[in-house]
Amino acid sequence: MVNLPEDFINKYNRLLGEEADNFFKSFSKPVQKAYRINPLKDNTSVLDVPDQGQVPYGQWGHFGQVSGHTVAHVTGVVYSQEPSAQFVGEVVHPQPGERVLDLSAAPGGKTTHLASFMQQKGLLWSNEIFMNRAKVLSENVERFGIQNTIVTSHTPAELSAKLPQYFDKILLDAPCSGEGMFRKNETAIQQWHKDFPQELADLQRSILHEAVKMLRPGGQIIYSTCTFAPEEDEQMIAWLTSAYPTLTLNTIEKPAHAHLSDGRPEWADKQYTDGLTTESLTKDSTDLKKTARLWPHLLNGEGHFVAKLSQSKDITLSEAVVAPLNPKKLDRQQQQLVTSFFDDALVDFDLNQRVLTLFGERLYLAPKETPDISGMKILRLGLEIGTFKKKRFEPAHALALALHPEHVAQYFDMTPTQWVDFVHGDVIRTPTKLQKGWVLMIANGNGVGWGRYVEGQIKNFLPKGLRFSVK
Ligand SMILES: C[S@@+](CC[C@H](N)C(=O)[O-])C[C@H]1O[C@@H](n2cnc3c(N)ncnc32)[C@H](O)[C@@H]1O
Repeated sequence: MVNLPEDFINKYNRLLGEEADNFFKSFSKPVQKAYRINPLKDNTSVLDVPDQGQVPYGQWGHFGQVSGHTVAHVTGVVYSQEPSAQFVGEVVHPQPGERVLDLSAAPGGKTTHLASFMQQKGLLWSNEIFMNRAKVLSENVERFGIQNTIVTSHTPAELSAKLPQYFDKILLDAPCSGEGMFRKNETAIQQWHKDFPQELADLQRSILHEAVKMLRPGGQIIYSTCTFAPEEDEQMIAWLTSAYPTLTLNTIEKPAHAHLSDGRPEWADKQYTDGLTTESLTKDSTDLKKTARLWPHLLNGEGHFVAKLSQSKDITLSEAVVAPLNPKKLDRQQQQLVTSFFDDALVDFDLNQRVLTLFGERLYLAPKETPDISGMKILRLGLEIGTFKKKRFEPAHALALALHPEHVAQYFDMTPTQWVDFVHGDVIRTPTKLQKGWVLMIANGNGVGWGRYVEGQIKNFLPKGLRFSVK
C-alpha cells in the first residue's frame, strides 16, 4: 500500500468529496503495465511479450509487461509505456509530412508514438533539456527505427529563439508534480509537498510561453501532465487561454468504452481548490470540459491530464525567417565510399525527400524540412547512415534498425540460438554462402544490427554497449 502525504489526502478529500474513497483505494491496486507495437517495423508480430488485451484507445497499445532482453524489445518492435500515457499521443495524432515538436521528450514514450503516426514523413523534433536524458531519448529513437527525428538538448527558450512559428503541432508533456505516478514511483511521493504543484505550475507557464512562440498560425499545441493537481491542469489551461486569446481550446473525443473523464471547470478557480471559498467562480465554464482527465479509479492506468488548443490562422507573422539546412558536402573520397556502400549493400532504399549531410565524421540523411542547425546541440539528425573511418565506411547501428530486409542486398535470418550468440557479441559461423561484405542481421523478421561476412563467418558489429547475455 502506498503511503500518501497527509496534505495530499486532505486536498483530494476536499476536492473529490464522495469520489475520494474510490480514488484513494486505487492506490493499493497494482500498476498496469503496457506497451505499444511499432508499425514502422517490417514484422510487427511479437513472440516473446505477453498480450493481455488491447488498450481501449489507439491501434497499437496492449496490456502486458516487456522485458528488456526480448527480441521484441531489442529489435524495437515494442515500446513499454503505461496505458494512460498512450492516450497523449492519440490526442496529438500527427499526420505524415507535418512539422512536429516534442518539447520535453525524454525518455521517448510520446516521441516514439508520434513517429508511429508520421510514417517517416515530415519532421519530428524531439528535445530534452537534460543531456543525460536526451541520450536515452536518442537511443530509444534509434531502436524504434525512426528516420525523420532530430534529437536536441536545449532549454525551451534556446529552441524558440531558433525556431519561431516553425511547427504545425507542439506537444508539451510537461515536467509536473507527478501525483499520477505515485503508485508507480515511490520517489514521486517523497518529492511531493503542499506547494509543489504551484512551483511546477510556475515552471510550466514559463515553458508554455516559449512553446507558443514556436507554433505556426493555425497550428496546435497539446499540453499534458501526469498529475491530478488543478494548479497544473485546469488552472494552467485557463491561464493559457487568457494570456493568449488567439488560442482556442479544442474538444478531446472520449469514447465511452475508454472511461476517460472531462476536465473539471470548477477546479480552474484557485481560491476554490485551495479551500478558501466553497463556491467556485468557474463552475459554469463548460469550455474546460473539453480537456481530458484519466483517473486510476475509473480506468486501467495511471493519472493523466491532456488539453488540445489551436492557434488562430490570423496571428501576426514573425519577422524572423528560419533558414533551411546548409548540408555539409562530402569530399571526393567520402563520396566514392558512400556510393559503393549504397550500390553494394542497399536495394530500393528511398534516398529522395531527404538531405545527405555530414555531421563531424558521421553521415546522416536529414529530413528535407531540416532548418539551419548551426550552433545547436544535436544528438541525432534524422537517420544516421554511417561513419567514415580512415579509408572505409562503416554503416550505423541506427541504419540496421531502420532498414527492412527488402532494403538490403543481403541479410541473415538468425535462429533463436544464433540471436542469443549475436546479442552476446559472438561471431556467427554459417555454411550459408553469402557475398563478402555487409549483412543485415535479422531476428523475427526485423534488423537487429550489422554483420560482415568473410569466409563462413559473420563478424559481429553490434555496438559493445548494447551486448548482453540471455540467461
Ligand atoms: C513528463 S517528462 C517527459 C516524458 C516524455 N514525454 C515521454 O513520454 O517519455 C517531462 C520532461 O521534462 C523535462 N524538464 C524538466 N525541467 C524542464 C524545463 N525546465 N524545461 C523543459 N523541460 C524540462 C524533464 O527532464 C522530463 O524529461
